[in-house]
Amino acid sequence: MSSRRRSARDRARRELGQNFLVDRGVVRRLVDLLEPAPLPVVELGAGSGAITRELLHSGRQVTAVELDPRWAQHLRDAFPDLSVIRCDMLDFRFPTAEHAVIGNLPFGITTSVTRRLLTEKNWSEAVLLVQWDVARKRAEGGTQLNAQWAPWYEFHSCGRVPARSFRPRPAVDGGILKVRRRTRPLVPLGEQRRYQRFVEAVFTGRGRGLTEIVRNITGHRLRNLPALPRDLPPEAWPRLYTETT
Ligand SMILES: C[S@@+](CC[C@H](N)C(=O)[O-])C[C@H]1O[C@@H](n2cnc3c(N)ncnc32)[C@H](O)[C@@H]1O
Repeated sequence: MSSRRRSARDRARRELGQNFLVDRGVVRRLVDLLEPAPLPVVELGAGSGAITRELLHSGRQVTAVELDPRWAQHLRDAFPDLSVIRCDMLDFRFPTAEHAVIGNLPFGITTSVTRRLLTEKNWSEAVLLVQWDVARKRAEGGTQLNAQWAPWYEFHSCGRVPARSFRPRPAVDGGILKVRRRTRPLVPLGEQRRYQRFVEAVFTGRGRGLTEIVRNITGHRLRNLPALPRDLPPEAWPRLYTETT
């Protein structure tokens, strides 16, 4: 390969977070985390097709989303029956029928992709390979984002993926994050905006600790609240909202 082509490829690798999975055990773990129900699957950032191949072997109907034209063409050539959409996953129009989502995400855009996914209505579960710190933080709760989405989603960390499982090797380990849509929302969908504004107001509100913030915002004096907003478990936020609004 000429040095010019090599440097274009290196630049794409960096800019598009192209850290490909080379550990088949991790690939199988990701696919096994999807429910066995044969829902169609959208794979975000299919790249060289390591996960795609396993998904197709398991008999699933797959739509592969890939921005890099070279890898999109590679996917079309390698899997003639695969539906390949070459576009930015942040602009992808998700199917209107129920589906699952999977992806070894480019680490640089995991937060934007997660935020985008959470606003989509038709997927029931998402298995995402992200930075280990992100997977851990999402699963532990304690952030405004977790609290704002807790009525509709559950977040689970499904283990760490060592940096040696990727080529090229990223600077940090990966982690598997599974997000499941709740079948019974803890707050009606019609109140989503109001609920999320309430959570934001509490996280950014004035006061010495959660009890005082809640009193300042709602007028309610609640006992037994933890010290700070970040200490309130995700599932307790809908209760706090219901009790005070
Ligand atoms: C971490 S790699 C994963 C590749 C493959 N799925 C695997 O596990 O080996 C991320 C993939 O997402 C693609 N990608 C990066 N940014 C993207 C974007 N905004 N939209 C769609 N695909 C993107 C990259 O080209 C790359 O193929």
